[in-house]
Amino acid sequence: MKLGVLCSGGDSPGMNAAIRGAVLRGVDVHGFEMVGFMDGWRGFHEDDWIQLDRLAVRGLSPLGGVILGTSRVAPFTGRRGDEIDLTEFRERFASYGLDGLLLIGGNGTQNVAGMLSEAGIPVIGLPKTIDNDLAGTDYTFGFDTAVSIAAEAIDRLRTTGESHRRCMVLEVMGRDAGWIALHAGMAGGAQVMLLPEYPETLEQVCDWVTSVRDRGRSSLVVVAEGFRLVGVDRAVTREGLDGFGRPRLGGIAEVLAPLIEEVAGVETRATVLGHVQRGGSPTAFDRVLAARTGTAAADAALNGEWGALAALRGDRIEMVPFAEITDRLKEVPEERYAAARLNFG
Ligand SMILES: Nc1ncnc2c1ncn2[C@@H]1O[C@H](COP(=O)(O)OP(=O)(O)OP(=O)(O)O)[C@@H](O)[C@H]1O
Ligand SMILES: O=P(O)(O)OC[C@H]1O[C@](O)(CO)[C@@H](O)[C@@H]1O
Ligand SMILES: [Mg+2]
Repeated sequence: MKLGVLCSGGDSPGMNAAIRGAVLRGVDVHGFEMVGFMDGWRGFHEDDWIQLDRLAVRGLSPLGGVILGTSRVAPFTGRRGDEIDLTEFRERFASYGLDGLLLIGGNGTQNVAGMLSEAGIPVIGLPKTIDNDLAGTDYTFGFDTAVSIAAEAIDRLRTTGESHRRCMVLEVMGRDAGWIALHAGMAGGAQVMLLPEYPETLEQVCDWVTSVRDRGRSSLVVVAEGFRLVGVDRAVTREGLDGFGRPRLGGIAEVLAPLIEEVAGVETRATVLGHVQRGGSPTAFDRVLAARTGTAAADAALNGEWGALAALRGDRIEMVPFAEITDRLKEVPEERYAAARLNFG
């Protein structure tokens, strides 16, 4: 069996460990041939790939980023719902002599995996993303690392914030889901966590900040990049588009900070954590999750279990059909937000 591996979307700590897991099981145990396409679909389109064997994955487990590179280059022209012409795609797939593809990616990538699978191309998905917004799996690898980095940022902002009696606003990533903000906020004891799924009014946010000030403390507000105040219909974006042509999210902390300062009367500073939360070595949890995912994906290929995501369900990696996850975003459930909100302020 010959398998192609590629990564798509933003990078996520643990991608190297996943590739290593898949190769150690696929090549060393099952005797597959495996190749890795460079920079996602770019390498697939341009015949740019490397052989994946034991030597190629040596020492990869603790390494951040991903040796193959990743990108938001499209696999074919058109989006889900359009009439897609896969002639060129099929020709390429055949020219490499592939029996199947392992696609390492988030919700966008797994939507593509579902489309390919519906068209009869053998695909297995490996769920990565710091956003943790992929339906069908309990956690995606990279999320735990991002949360740890954001929680450390909160700890550090808190000491300088307390020294100056300031309100500190930390913006974290997550796109349209508030998982990083919620978990980092809980870990760091933030007084306010603002999530894309649950808009709040400026008055409410300022009430929380003043109640913290009134009991002699300084507020730590963690805000997800996709958060909107009540009545605002679009998240704050930066200039330029991402590789898929979408507006780049970011900047809400810089919008909120002066508003909080003005309305609550508390000196406020904004910090945007940015790509730091995607960089560096994965946590042990992410390394183990990624390695187990890679191993399960190689086993699934051996067993012909195509068209499915190697998902974490409880403590097991299970194959979940793409049809169950396509076009579904895993948002923070209302009860999780409501439980945290009870202690805001
Ligand atoms: N609905 C879609 N139709 C066709 N192609 C898509 C679709 N969604 C995503 N893609 C392709 O898959 C790529 C990866 O998707 P996306 O950029 O959303 O990242 P992701 O896999 O969700 O990972 P992450 O969110 O961690 O960055 C896109 O850049 C685009 O080329
Ligand atoms: O790498 P880029 O294009 O700046 O993308 C940033 C986006 O990617 C993610 O890190 C992962 O989807 C989001 O949290 C963020 O909005
Ligand atoms: Mg995504």
